[in-house]
Amino acid sequence: MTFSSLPQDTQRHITANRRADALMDEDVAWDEFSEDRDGEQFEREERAALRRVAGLSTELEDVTEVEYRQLRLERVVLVGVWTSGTAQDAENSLAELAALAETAGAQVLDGVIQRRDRPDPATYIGSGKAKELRDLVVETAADTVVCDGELSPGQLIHLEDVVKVKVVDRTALILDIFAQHAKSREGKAQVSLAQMQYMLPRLRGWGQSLSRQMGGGGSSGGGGMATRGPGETKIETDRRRIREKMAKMRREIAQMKVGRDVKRQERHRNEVPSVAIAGYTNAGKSSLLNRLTGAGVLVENALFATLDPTVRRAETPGGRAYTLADTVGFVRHLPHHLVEAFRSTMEEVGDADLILHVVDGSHPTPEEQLAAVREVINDVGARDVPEIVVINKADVADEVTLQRLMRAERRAIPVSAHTGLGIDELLALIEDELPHPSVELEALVPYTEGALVSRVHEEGEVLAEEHTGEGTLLKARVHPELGALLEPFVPATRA
Ligand SMILES: Nc1nc2c(ncn2[C@@H]2O[C@H](COP(=O)(O)OP(=O)(O)OP(=O)(O)O)[C@@H](O)[C@H]2O)c(=O)[nH]1
Ligand SMILES: [Mg+2]
Repeated sequence: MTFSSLPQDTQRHITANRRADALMDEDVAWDEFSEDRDGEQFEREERAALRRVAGLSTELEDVTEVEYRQLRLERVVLVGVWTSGTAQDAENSLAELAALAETAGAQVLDGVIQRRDRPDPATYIGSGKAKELRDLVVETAADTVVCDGELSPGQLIHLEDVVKVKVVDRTALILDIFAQHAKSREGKAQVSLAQMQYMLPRLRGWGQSLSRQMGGGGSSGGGGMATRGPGETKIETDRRRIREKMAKMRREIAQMKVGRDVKRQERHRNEVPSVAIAGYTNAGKSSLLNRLTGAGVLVENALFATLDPTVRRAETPGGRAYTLADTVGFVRHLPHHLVEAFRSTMEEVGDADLILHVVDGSHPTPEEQLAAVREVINDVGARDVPEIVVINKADVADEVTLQRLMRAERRAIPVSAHTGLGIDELLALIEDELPHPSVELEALVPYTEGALVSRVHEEGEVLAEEHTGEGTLLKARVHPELGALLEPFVPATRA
């Protein structure tokens, strides 16, 4: 089928998609990496497919969830308010919003930016512009407007009154994506909690707009007085139920956290150093994890493909074991309660011995992404963790940008998770930066204790090794626990 033979709507959709794709470079050599598409890929597809099923699933537990789900986006028009920075900044921000909207499963039909000193307190873009936006909504047959910012409940209501379709903001969009992608029980619970927190003050606005839509054509404005009383009561009931549910959820999350802490402490006790991969969404964190460990983590040209922390074992070229954790991507203006909710992943970063801060070298503004991520890293108290800046996608990045980043960053390395460029150097750099075990010793380990020798290789650093008549002569750095096990084999008269 040729492009021009498509229905006009589809054409427009494709054009809009192309615009949105500009943000995320095309996955040109996808086939080469098709081995990366493991079971998880299908799972994701299945999850995506489920979203398309119309009607309400039986897993919905109460009316508040139903209301939230009815916000599912379909055909959207984007609107941004440009208050500072260059026109290019404003466009980048909207392109990112388009990518977010598509990640949430929406078709982006069009996008507009409004230049203002500050957002209009009543309607976000001002009432005149809101009317123009209404025309655009009618013309494109959009069913949702997505605003590039966090709107007050009042702004949402007022803007909805003018454009007469659902209005959602960036925060709601990100929450929606998180809800679709979270997989672990804890991740799901945290997203639900954040959604409810967001929903609570906005419940009334949403309730109103939904009942207006459900009231059928032409009846807007009618029935308001008559339904207000019972409506208020219902909202009060909903609010109470949401608060109760939130309290229950917080308790559950606290319990799950205990389990996770135990696991982490175990890793600490074994003194396996931990490396956390952090970075802006779509920078290539999961691709890097796959490249470094051969782990089959979902890689996708979509924002927030990863929402649950994945921890993998890895080894330095010298054979030392460490853990490598993939983390959720950061995004500018990450809703604050999501930063809170996602502390589980962030804690992984705060606790790490080393952060691999991945940045997309082919992005128009990698410096901004670095800054945005560092803000969050500081937020979770990981300021003092050593950091290696991994400038990814060097295969498609331009040389000038790479040079600029290399000059600006103290410890940076260009790599390509796709081609493997720079990966060996990165592995060596990781080995250098990992903390060294505290006990240095020499031991003569009898051949009957082969398992102990293996542990030294895996958990410590072997400085020298010699096979003698009596056993393996090792010079190594190990953690105290392993040091104690080796104690009997340390020749007493040495040194
Ligand atoms: N050209 C090029 N593309 C890459 C490279 N690394 C990753 N990509 C692409 O960038 C996109 C995002 O990769 P992911 O590994 O999913 O990124 P992520 O940082 O884990 O993203 P989220 O989990 O969504 O935050 C995918 O389309 C990858 O194929 C690279 O070195 N070169
Ligand atoms: Mg990922």
